[in-house]
Amino acid sequence: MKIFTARQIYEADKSTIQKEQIKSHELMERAATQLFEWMHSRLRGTQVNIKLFCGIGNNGGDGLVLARKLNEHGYSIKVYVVNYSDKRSEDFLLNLERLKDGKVWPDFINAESDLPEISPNDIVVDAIFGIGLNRAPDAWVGNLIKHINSSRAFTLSVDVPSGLPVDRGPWEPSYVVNSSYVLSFQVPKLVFFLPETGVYVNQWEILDIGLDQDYMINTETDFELIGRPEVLPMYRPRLKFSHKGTYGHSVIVGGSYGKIGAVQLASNACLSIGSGLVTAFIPKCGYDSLQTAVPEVMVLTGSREKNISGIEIPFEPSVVGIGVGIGQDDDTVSAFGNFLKRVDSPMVIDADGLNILSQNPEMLKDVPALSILTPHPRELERLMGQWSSDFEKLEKAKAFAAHYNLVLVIKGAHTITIYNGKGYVNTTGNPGMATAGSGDVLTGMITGLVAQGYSSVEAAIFGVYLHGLAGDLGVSSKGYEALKASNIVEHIGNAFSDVFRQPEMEQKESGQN
Ligand SMILES: NC(=O)C1=CN([C@@H]2O[C@H](COP(=O)(O)OP(=O)(O)OC[C@H]3O[C@@H](n4cnc5c(N)ncnc54)[C@H](OP(=O)(O)O)[C@@H]3O)[C@@H](O)[C@H]2O)[C@@H](O)CC1
Ligand SMILES: Nc1ncnc2c1ncn2[C@@H]1O[C@H](COP(=O)(O)OP(=O)(O)O)[C@@H](O)[C@H]1O
Ligand SMILES: [K+]
Repeated sequence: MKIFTARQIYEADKSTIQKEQIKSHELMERAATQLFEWMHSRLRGTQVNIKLFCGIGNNGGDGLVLARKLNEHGYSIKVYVVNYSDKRSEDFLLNLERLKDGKVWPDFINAESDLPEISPNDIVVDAIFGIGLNRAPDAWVGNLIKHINSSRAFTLSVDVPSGLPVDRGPWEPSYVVNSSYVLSFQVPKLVFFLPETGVYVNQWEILDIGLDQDYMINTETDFELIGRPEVLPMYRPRLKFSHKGTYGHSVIVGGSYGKIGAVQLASNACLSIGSGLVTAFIPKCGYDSLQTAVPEVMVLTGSREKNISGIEIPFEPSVVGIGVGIGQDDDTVSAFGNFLKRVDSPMVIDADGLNILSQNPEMLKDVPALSILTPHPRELERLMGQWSSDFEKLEKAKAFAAHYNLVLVIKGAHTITIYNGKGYVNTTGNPGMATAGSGDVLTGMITGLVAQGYSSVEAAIFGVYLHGLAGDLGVSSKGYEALKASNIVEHIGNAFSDVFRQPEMEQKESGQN
């Protein structure tokens, strides 16, 4: 699913109005009707106090239409107009009149002294600012937002949490509504998925308000949300007359004394995702344990006992995944550098492989084109320097990936794969995966997909999706705390099955942070 910028959403809005020959207030009515139906289908007439905080733009207009409909259906409502500017939108004004026609009289909040009481049992509808926010809210509006946040009432945000700009980080982090639930129109917003701004969104759901499909389909976006519909077409079915040679021979290079488990996890994951053959290249100390732990994996050892000091692979692998547990001894660093010079086909580079690149940036030019780098945030910072916001991080990552012609997998709660100027935002995974070795599993999975003929970018996107899904399935039996990286490997098969389960269920896009 495409992730549009605010400017693109306004264009989609305009294009819909032109094509359908409707008035903008009719589109507002359509959007707010969706909001109402969502609430009504859940509340079914329950007498709870609903306090609607409406700004003076179109986000506020949506709130006013919702208020009118809730009132018509007998709900107990109180409307507050947050009067932060005299530049009221036409559709806001129209709907203010319509609300008054229904004998609903809003209170106007003009300053801090007007803050109303909010009980934890109320429902707050947050329609103060939408995607039109373009500067920091005034202090008194910020304090109203803080007041809403401290009420502990269930807070339903219209389109976006108020105070959260959609194309940058907030000016003042405490002036953003902490939404219990965001009902977002038509498309998800990038800020829902970034570590600095995703924290304001507990759950989100997309409401389809019927914006112009032609515009949506034909407009290129910089970011895409990756769910089941996006990965299904990537799947390459296994063929009846295939054999293990069809699915590639992966080599996982890594490990050092005390860190052989990283290679075990990666090579096991590589096999489990379907690589025809898997060989691990490790120092001697890991030979017995690896052969015992995963008998299906072949093992080559270097000449040293405790670390890798030279990488010799006596055959042409389909793909190499390198770096897990490898360490940064001087000999290992030069073995890694020499190896990069000798390999032309894309590799998967992780962990200390990335740290070696950061310490020796001259090696970056030898990384084969279309290689996949899988840094967690600290490794990314070492590779490309610091950033001042998530948006700057993404821009830097795009430039870095383009400069070296690489695929960059920025790991996190919503892992983002960067390639060719675009970002692919993953939707699977959970905090149970914040555990030792889960990144090693991902390295093995992506390597195994490249071995089977997936392109680098598809292997990264699909691998990240399956990895998160395997983690989600693992958590359903283990719980967050007890989930271990090896449980993620155990669930790779189930993750494949899950991708093919009832694709029609994907109609509604929603998520939980
Ligand atoms: N997309 C769609 O298809 C549909 C969208 N709809 C809805 O429209 C919403 C967008 O509405 P919107 O453009 O009127 O902007 P909104 O967020 O209400 O802000 C209002 C105005 O406030 C101003 N302003 C900005 N920052 C400020 C600040 N810090 N302090 C004070 N003032 C500030 C700024 O005006 P300015 O003062 O800069 O001229 C801005 O224009 C969208 O989120 C959705 O809910 C649906 O109705 C129908 C279909
Ligand atoms: N809170 C989270 N939600 C979803 N996925 C997560 C979360 N925390 C970590 N992960 C995933 O777990 C993996 C951790 O990788 P990494 O930090 O390299 O671990 P390790 O070095 O221990 O193998 C990444 O794929 C990341 O996306
Ligand atoms: K809002």
